[in-house]
Amino acid sequence: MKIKVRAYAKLNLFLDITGRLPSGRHSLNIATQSVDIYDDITVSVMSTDNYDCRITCNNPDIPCDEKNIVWKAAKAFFDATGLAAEIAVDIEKHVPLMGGMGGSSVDGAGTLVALNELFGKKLDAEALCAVGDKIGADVPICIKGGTLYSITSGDMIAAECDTNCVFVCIYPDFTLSTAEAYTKYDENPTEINPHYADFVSSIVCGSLSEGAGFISNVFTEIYHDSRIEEMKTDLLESGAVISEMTGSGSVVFGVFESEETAAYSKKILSGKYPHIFTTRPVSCGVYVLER
Ligand SMILES: C[C@@](CO)(OP(=O)(O)O)[C@H](O)COP(=O)(O)OP(=O)(O)OC[C@H]1O[C@@H](n2ccc(N)nc2=O)[C@H](O)[C@@H]1O
Ligand SMILES: Nc1ncnc2c1ncn2[C@@H]1O[C@H](COP(=O)(O)OP(=O)(O)O)[C@@H](O)[C@H]1O
Repeated sequence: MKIKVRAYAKLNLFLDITGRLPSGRHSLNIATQSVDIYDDITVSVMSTDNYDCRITCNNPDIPCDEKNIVWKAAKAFFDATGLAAEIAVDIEKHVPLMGGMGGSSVDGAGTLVALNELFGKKLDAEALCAVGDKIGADVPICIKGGTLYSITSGDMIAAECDTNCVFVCIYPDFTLSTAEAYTKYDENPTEINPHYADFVSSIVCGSLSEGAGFISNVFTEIYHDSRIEEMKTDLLESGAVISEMTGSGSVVFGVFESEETAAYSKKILSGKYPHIFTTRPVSCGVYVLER
């Protein structure tokens, strides 16, 4: 048995911390958009005796042992279903690492969807997301995909909005840690951003471009990092409607109204930023390419 899935990266369009949950995680006002940067994940079942997971990846910087989120996702899937199998997983990686685009979460999401397909959809969508949540907060977001916003913490709702924009992303030559970002917030908490409801009502009744004016990220405020501010300014000066960092960084994106304005921005900024790319919204998180 073998399956190949494509798992899409995400951008955070709105990110604010509202408190602390009993689990220790922070409660968030969060909205995300899947975009057409992806990893392709091929899962092969070698036997159905004992659990084992062999991982290969085209990026040598990624650990291929128990530290890989694929290993954790597969273990969590088999624990939840009571099944066991020896599997081989190949990751064809394109999503930037430690960029705030779900660089590892996409592979966790892809592995869970792939295994669930291979084993006859043992888990329904909600149960699969619950397994994903155990291995990482962003995994359910990457499973569901599309345009999502939270109503209560951890509960993501799909917004059926018009995704009428193009993003230009700058992946700088430094990365930022998610755990450190939340620790920095704890050391210096910020006020709750009052515009989350405005953002959500703009996208739910309309389009991404209508919500663009409210796009924001609490970590930008927390970091006060001149390198982030410079990228945001460069994107604005090259024609972005708005610019912001995604997640805990370090990727910064600009929202553009057309392919032409995005291409122009990418062209004029590519001398300064070698890792710059355009990306577009997509309406799903993971889909089956081959089986
Ligand atoms: C900040 C966000 C925004 O989408 O994304 P990234 O920048 O990582 O992409 C997420 O909240 C990150 O999600 P994810 O990267 O899956 O987090 P996890 O692996 O579960 O946890 C990484 C670290 O962040 C902390 N964490 C995570 C989520 C949350 N709501 N509160 C937290 O305090 C965890 O306690 C852990 O120390
Ligand atoms: N399958 C995987 N792909 C990428 N990174 C992985 C994977 N499994 C574990 N990691 C580890 O996760 C970290 C990258 O996290 P990532 O999700 O890209 O960051 P962010 O949350 O900022 O998007 C790295 O330390 C990397 O070693």
